[in-house]
Amino acid sequence: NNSDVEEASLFLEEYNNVSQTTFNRNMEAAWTFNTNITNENQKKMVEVQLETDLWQQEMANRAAAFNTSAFNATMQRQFYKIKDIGTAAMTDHGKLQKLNEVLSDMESIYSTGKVCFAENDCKPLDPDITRLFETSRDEQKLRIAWKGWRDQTGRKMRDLYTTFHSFCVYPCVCVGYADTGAYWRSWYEMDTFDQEVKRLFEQLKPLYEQLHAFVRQRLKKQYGAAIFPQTGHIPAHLLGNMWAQSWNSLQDLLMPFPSKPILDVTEEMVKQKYTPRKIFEVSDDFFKSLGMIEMPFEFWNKSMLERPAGREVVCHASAWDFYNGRDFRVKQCTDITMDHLSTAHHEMGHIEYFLQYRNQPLVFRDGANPGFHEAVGDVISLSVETPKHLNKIGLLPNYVEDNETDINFLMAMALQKIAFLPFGYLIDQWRWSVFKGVTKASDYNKAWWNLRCGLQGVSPPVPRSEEDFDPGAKYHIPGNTPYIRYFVSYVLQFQFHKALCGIAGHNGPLHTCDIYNSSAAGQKLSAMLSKGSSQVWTESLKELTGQTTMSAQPLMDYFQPLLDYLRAANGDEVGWSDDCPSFADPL
Ligand SMILES: O=C(CCC(O)(O)[C@H](Cc1ccccc1)NC(=O)c1ccccc1)N[C@@H](Cc1c[nH]c2ccccc12)C(=O)O
Ligand SMILES: [Zn+2]
Repeated sequence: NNSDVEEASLFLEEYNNVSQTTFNRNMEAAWTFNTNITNENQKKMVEVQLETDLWQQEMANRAAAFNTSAFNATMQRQFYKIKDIGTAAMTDHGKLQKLNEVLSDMESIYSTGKVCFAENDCKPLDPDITRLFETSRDEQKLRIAWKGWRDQTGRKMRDLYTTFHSFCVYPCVCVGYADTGAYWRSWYEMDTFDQEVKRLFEQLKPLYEQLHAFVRQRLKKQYGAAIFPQTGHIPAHLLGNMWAQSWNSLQDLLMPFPSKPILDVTEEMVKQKYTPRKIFEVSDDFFKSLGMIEMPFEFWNKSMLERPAGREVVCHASAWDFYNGRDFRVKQCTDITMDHLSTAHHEMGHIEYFLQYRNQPLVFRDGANPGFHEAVGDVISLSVETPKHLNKIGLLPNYVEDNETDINFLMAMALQKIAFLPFGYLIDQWRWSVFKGVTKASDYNKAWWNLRCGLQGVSPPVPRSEEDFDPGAKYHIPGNTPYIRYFVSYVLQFQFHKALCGIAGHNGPLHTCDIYNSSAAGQKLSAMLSKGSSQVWTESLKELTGQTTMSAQPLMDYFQPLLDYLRAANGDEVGWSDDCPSFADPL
């Protein structure tokens, strides 16, 4: 086979040119479906996806003809990535078409799902049901919505997921990997990755248990102990979020010092007549203050920043690279809430990464690892959400810095970040076991609730059975989007924040740091982001933080003052038993 460097360079040049138009076309077809769900747009997207997969197969085969052993590291890495195409490697085109159809069917069911409270009173997740979970304290209404959403989504896609599942187990269609989970974990380029995340989760569990105990005790006061199981679990519909994944909308119930100003600025945003566009301009302004790249004209022109009237769309937020170096978009059904301000920063972080690595060869236009891509926007939010910064941008007018507000702030951040950790960890524990063939279709829901009860300490508010498919009620399962990346991001973002705060010259506790206007921090972050996936992520981490491994220490240091407060407040009422209450065994 061919070891000619000259010819290899020509091949890479051709790949780089043709892939930009091929991937651009694929993204346009996906965008058309995502922003207007119709059968015609779905069919067109599946068709273009198949053509793209087959083109990738052809390029992978041509790349395989080269003997890269004498090539330099960068060329070797490019050839590796051109050949590593996952499910696109399926040679059975009929099966490949079927796979893409099943995935788009599940995405449609999820995105058009509505909860019906009465015959002609059906509401979509965004914004109606999301607002209900954020604002209602009526546990009956929450229970109906919790069950209704799962009846309208997960329950309806169980057979589709079973079909999808058949493509993911051994012999995996992702050439070279035991199963789809093994392929997904390979993106972290370390064969101890699953032990690494398990170690980090165990290290962080005590923080979560303390927060869980504090919240449980407060919710018992709010709703009465009678609806809480003896096992110590918290009924999942009471935590202010459809999936109990972040609890920050419960702030008003949970502030240690309620006399101080509330740190959820949703009300102030509404009062100041914030618009979706204004929300994204706040985020763009922060990146500009760091001397980073501002949103190009096309971003403002082509993004979908709010839910359009009169058609079905995929409302779950996402950021889009159209692979031509200038067309980058966000799709978000933006509501005027603090949570959406945070989500907008998250999506903008993806766009900033696209902008920083847009001159890389196409195969390197990716995060150093998937967790890096999820962390960029959240790092900015760690500065934006400080009371000091919210006061600076006029969203927290009557703010006075004192240590009661400090603890209130740390509680608000813990309800967003600490609460998330078991959820961010457990989704792919479930999925990896499904892809390995350990969890069979007949046990999907039992395995899901074992993890939800065991790791997250939450229980279903109504009995569950194998007629249900509760994993399908969370976007990333029908969307087939890996999830461990968010757990990795929640650890990395505090490592990044600590490093950037040091570069910005911050003194004092980490949780009061705001890197706004620090061009030094912006330069350091830009330099790392511009590398894309051209080098192994440990190198990128080292360039930014000096460390070469993920470490939970910065996160734990950040929350240390709150942990002391929680330990004092909780006493020994901490934890829950492993058995799942009210799980109805198959009838
Ligand atoms: O799912 C998301 C945001 C969606 C996304 O930006 O991560 C999106 C997911 C997605 C991936 C693939 C296809 C469709 C949607 N990811 C991207 O848009 C994306 C784009 C390029 C590279 C990597 C990711 N957030 C998570 C949790 C979360 C993490 N950080 C947050 C900050 C604020 C609010 C929520 C979160 C969730 O809602 O459960
Ligand atoms: Zn993301």
